[in-house]
Amino acid sequence: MPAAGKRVATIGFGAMARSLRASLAADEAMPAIGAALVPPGKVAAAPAGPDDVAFFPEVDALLAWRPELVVECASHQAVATVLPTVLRRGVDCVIVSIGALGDAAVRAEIEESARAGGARAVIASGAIGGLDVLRAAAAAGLDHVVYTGRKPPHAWLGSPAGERFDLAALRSETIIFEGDARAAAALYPKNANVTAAVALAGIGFERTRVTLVADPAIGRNIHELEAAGAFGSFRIRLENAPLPDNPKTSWLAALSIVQAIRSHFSSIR
Ligand SMILES: NC(=O)C1=CN([C@@H]2O[C@H](COP(=O)(O)OP(=O)(O)OC[C@H]3O[C@@H](n4cnc5c(N)ncnc54)[C@H](OP(=O)(O)O)[C@@H]3O)[C@@H](O)[C@H]2O)C=CC1
Ligand SMILES: O=C([O-])CC(=O)C(=O)O
Repeated sequence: MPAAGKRVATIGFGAMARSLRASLAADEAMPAIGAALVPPGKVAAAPAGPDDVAFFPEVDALLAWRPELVVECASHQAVATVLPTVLRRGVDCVIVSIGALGDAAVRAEIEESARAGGARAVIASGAIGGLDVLRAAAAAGLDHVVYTGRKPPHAWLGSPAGERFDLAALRSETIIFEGDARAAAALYPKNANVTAAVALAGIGFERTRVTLVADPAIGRNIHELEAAGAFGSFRIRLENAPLPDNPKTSWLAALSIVQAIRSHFSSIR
């Protein structure tokens, strides 16, 4: 039981953190989520939350709890403003709001903070797969990497697509974005973190082509990834069940954090 008893905290306690907590609680070899950083106004809501999780409104209070690993499952803003402090204090982190790293200044600050604190920031694979292939294949040169993300219209509510389209009225699949991964990750911070994961593993933010689609005919979040290069070519398609509490987020993204935690505390990776 390598990980049981370890002190793990989250930043954010939304749909993904709650799903993560449930998965960890179901496996006695894994640590529990013992603490969470939540927006200051939400600490008052803590009594309604699970009583085995300590809620803190400030990062210093969270760090005083002495986490061995901090899992960010909150927002791009949390990656930019909270994670540097955690890393500089020498605490390893798992990042799931990966799109924040599309901002070169944020990425540089995360790298510098990790170096300064002697800590490590690990990027979760999140809702996508095939990143191991991209990483290996990139060494021999990739000609193209193309990602297409499809979600039901209601999963795009609150995004720029909601301003351009009457999402509830869509009757056929509709392209809501075409461009590169840097723009996709910045414009769709709650829907397109996977494009950043793909860009970082493959040929970067500018060369990764992205199409995002609202599709009323589907009930799952479908991710398609295609790449070709000197290694050959590959194609992958995931049909992800969404979390019941947040249709934007795939359950697989939460499960990928379980895997990241297991790997973090394992002697063999
Ligand atoms: N890599 C991947 O494949 C994926 C990544 N994601 C990322 O994961 C994030 C979490 O997803 P999910 O749990 O479903 O989203 P939710 O919106 O359900 O939960 C996020 C929670 O984090 C809180 N939060 C935001 N910023 C901070 C902060 N600075 N400090 C403390 N709490 C904060 C939010 O509070 P409030 O509501 O008040 O803002 C909210 O309660 C998403 O925002 C997205 O960026 C999501 C899906 C896939
Ligand atoms: O969970 C998903 O299917 C993808 C997602 O929201 C993201 O990449 O931000």
